[in-house]
Order: sequence, then C-alpha cells, then structure tokens
Amino acid sequence: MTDLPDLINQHCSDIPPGTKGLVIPTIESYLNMLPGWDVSLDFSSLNKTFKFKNYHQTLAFINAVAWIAHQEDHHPDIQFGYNQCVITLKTHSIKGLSQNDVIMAAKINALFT
Ligand SMILES: C[C@H](O)[C@H](O)[C@H]1CNC2=NC(N)=NC(=O)C2=N1
Repeated sequence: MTDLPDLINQHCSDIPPGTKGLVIPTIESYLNMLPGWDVSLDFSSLNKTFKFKNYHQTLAFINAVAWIAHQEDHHPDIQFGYNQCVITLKTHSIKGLSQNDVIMAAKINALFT
C-alpha cells in the first residue's frame, strides 16, 4: 500500500504470468483513494465512466489516456461515444488486478487536478 501522491508518481512494471494479483482488502483500500473507480464483481478489473460536453473533449481525454498508456506500457480498454468514455483497467498477463492498474487509475484521475 502507498498513499495517493506516491501512487501517481509510481511507474508500471512488467508483471510476469504467475505473479500474485492484488488481494481484495488492498484493492478496496486503493479504491478509497480513487474517486469514481469501481471494481468488477469478480475483482478482475477497475472501471470508471467519464462524461464530457462533446466529442472533441471526449477524444482529447482518450488521447491523454493513450499517451499515459504508451509511456507506462500498460493499456486500458477504452469504450467511448459522443460525450462519454468507459475506461477498463486489467493486467492481461495475470487476468486480474496488479499495482499497474491502480497506478494507471491514479494517473488518469490526476488529469483532472
Ligand atoms: C510486453 C508488454 O510490456 C506487455 O504485453 C504489456 C503491455 N500492455 C499491457 N496492458 C495491460 N492492460 N495488461 C498487460 O498485461 C500489458 N502488458
């Protein structure tokens, strides 16, 4: 566990298959620091819906997320429409949640501060 400023400054790292994912109490503690993010019922992904005024703002946000994903080499699923976007974070190599997912959620939330 770490606090929010530390989380924002951490970087994603390689998570080899077989690595233990985050345990449920750790996920829940992190969610308290990450407004708007929910965990899926099977605790395998983090999800947040973002609302915007128009398509331009939605795409600007998606580009910012894509930039972070490229820098961190950790890539969320992104679904979007005219004025909203759903981000889904999961670590493919372990089919579940790792520290990388909470780091990404913190960095994405920090786009709005
Ligand atoms: C080789 C490369 O670092 C890996 O394939 C990365 C790329 N981006 C990734 N993104 C996500 N969401 N999960 C991963 O396990 C993952 N692995």
